[in-house]
Amino acid sequence: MSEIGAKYLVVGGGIAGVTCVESLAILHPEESLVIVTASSLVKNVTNVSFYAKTIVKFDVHDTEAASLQKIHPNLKIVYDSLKHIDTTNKTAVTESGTLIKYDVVCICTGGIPRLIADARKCKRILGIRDTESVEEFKEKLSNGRRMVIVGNGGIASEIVHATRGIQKIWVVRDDYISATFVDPGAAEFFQNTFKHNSNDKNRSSILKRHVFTEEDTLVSINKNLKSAALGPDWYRKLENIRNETGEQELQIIYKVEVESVIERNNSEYPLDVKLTDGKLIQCDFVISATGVEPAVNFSWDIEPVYGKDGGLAVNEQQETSIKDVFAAGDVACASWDFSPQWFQLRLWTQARQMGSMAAKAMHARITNEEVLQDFCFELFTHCTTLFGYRVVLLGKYNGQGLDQDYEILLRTTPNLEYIKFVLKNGKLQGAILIGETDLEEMCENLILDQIDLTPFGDDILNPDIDIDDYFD
Ligand SMILES: Cc1cc2nc3c(=O)[nH]c(=O)nc-3n(C[C@H](O)[C@H](O)[C@H](O)COP(=O)(O)OP(=O)(O)OC[C@H]3O[C@@H](n4cnc5c(N)ncnc54)[C@H](O)[C@@H]3O)c2cc1C
Ligand SMILES: NC(=O)C1=CN([C@@H]2O[C@H](COP(=O)(O)OP(=O)(O)OC[C@H]3O[C@@H](n4cnc5c(N)ncnc54)[C@H](OP(=O)(O)O)[C@@H]3O)[C@@H](O)[C@H]2O)C=CC1
Repeated sequence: MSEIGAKYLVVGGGIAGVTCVESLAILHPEESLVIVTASSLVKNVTNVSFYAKTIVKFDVHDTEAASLQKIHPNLKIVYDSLKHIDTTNKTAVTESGTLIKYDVVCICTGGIPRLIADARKCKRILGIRDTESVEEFKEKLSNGRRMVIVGNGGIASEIVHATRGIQKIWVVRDDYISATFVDPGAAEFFQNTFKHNSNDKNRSSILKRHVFTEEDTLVSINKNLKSAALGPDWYRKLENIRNETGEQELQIIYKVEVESVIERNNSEYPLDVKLTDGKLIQCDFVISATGVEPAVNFSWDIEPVYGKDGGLAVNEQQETSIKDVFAAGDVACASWDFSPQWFQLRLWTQARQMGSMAAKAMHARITNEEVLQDFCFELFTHCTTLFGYRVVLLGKYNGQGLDQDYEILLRTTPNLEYIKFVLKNGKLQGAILIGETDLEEMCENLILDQIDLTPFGDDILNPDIDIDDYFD
C-alpha cells in the first residue's frame, strides 16, 4: 500500500471539488493538498460574468486534472476512487490501496441520477448525468422512433426542447411543464414556443399585467461513475440528431406517473410503459429525468449525520457532523437555518459556492481563524436557458415555503418576456425573469434590502416607467 500525506484532502473532480482546490490554492498555496479524482478530466469554470452582486453566469468545461497543478504548486493528484475514510485516525484509502493522511477533508463526490423503479431490471430506461450517459442516449436517439420522458425538471425540459425527429411522450406528475423551475404561467409562456417560432421578428407584443394571489394562479458516483455531471449546454450535442421518421411530435401527459415498464420481445416497440391512469404507451426507450441522489459511495469508520435527501448534512461552514470532515456540492445536504430567500437546489452555482465556502472553512480550521458564511447564501440565484430563453430565478421564485400568504405580480409579453414578482407584506421575496428583462440587479437589491414596495403599487412592473429611477 502506498502512503501519502497532506494538510488538505479533496475528493471528487466535479465543480465542487475543483472549486475547493482552486480556492485553497489562493488561500494556502504553500500547504500540501491532495485531490482524489476518478477521472482524468475535471470541471473548469470560465467566462464568469456577474449580472449583479450574487447573480453569476459562467461556462463549464472539461479540462485535464493535471492542469490544476499550474494553479497549486503543492497539489498531488490521485487518479482513483475513495473506498474508505477513517475519520478518527484521519486517513482515507482508495480503491487501489493508496492511503492518504490528512488534517481536513472535503467530500465532493456529487450525485447519481435517481431513476424510476423499473430501471433496475430494464436497460432501456436511461438516466443522464455524464458524458458516457449522453453517448448512450445519442445512440438510442438515432435509432429510436418513440421515447417516453419522465420527470418535470431541468433535464426533461432540455431534452424536450433539444431533440428532433423522434416522437416524444412527456409524462409529468404536475399539471404544467418544467415545474422545478417555473410556475404554470411561465410554463404556458414556454409552450407557445412549441407552436411559434420564437425568432419571428414580426411577433406582436401584447402586454398583460395583473396582480394575482395564490388562489388565482397556483393550483395549488457511485464507483461506476467516471466523470462529473454535465452542465449547461450539454443538450446541444443532441440538437443535430435526426432519424428517418421525419416530423417531430410531442405529446405531454399531465398528472400521471409511470406505474411499470415491461420489455416485449414480439411487439412493434420493445417497451410497454403503463401509466398510473391506466394508459399504455409503447416506445423504444424511456428517459428517467427524475432527480439526483447524493453519491456517498464509500465506507466510514463512524457514520455521519445524513440529511432528509440522503446527502451529508452540513452546517453553514460546510462541515459535516464529524469534525474536520467537510462536504460540498450535490453530495451535501444544506442543514443550517437558511436565510429567508435561500434554499438548496442541486446546481452548478451552488456546487461552486459550497466548494468555495468549504475551502474557506478548511483553511480557517488549519489556521485557527474564524470565518463567516459567504454572502452568496443570502439569496438563491440561478441563471439558465430553458426552451431558448434566458431564465433568471431569484429567491423564493415559486413562493417556496411562504405558505399561502403572498401575492404575485406578473407581466408577460408572449414570445418575448415573462416577469413574475413574488411579494409578501409588500416586500419582494422572489422573481422569475424570462427573456432579456434587464431587471436582475434591481430585483436582487429589492430582495436583499427588503424595501417596502407598497407605495409603488403596480408601477413596479409598468414597462413605461423606469423603476430603477425610484431607487437612484
Ligand atoms: C444533464 C445535466 C445537466 C445539468 N445542467 C445544469 C445547468 O444547466 N445548470 C446548473 O446549474 N446545473 C446543471 N446541472 C447540475 C450540475 O451539473 C450539478 O449540480 C453539479 O455538477 C454538481 O457538481 P458536484 O461537483 O457536486 O458533482 P459532480 O459533478 O457529480 O462531480 C462529482 C465527482 O466526484 C467523482 N466521484 C464520485 N465518487 C467518487 C469517489 N468515491 N472517489 C473519487 N471520486 C468520486 C465523480 O466521478 C465526479 O467526478 C446539470 C446536471 C446534469 C446531470
Ligand atoms: N438548466 C438547468 O439548470 C438544469 C439543471 N439540472 C440539474 O441537474 C439535476 C438533475 O436534473 P433532473 O433529473 O431534471 O432533476 P430535477 O430535480 O430538476 O427534476 C426532477 C423531476 O422529476 C420529478 N420526479 C421525481 N421522481 C419522479 C417519479 N418517480 N415519477 C415522475 N416524476 C418524478 C420531480 O418531481 P417533484 O418535484 O414533484 O419531486 C421533478 O419534476 C438537478 O439537480 C437539476 O437541477 C439539469 C438540467 C438542466
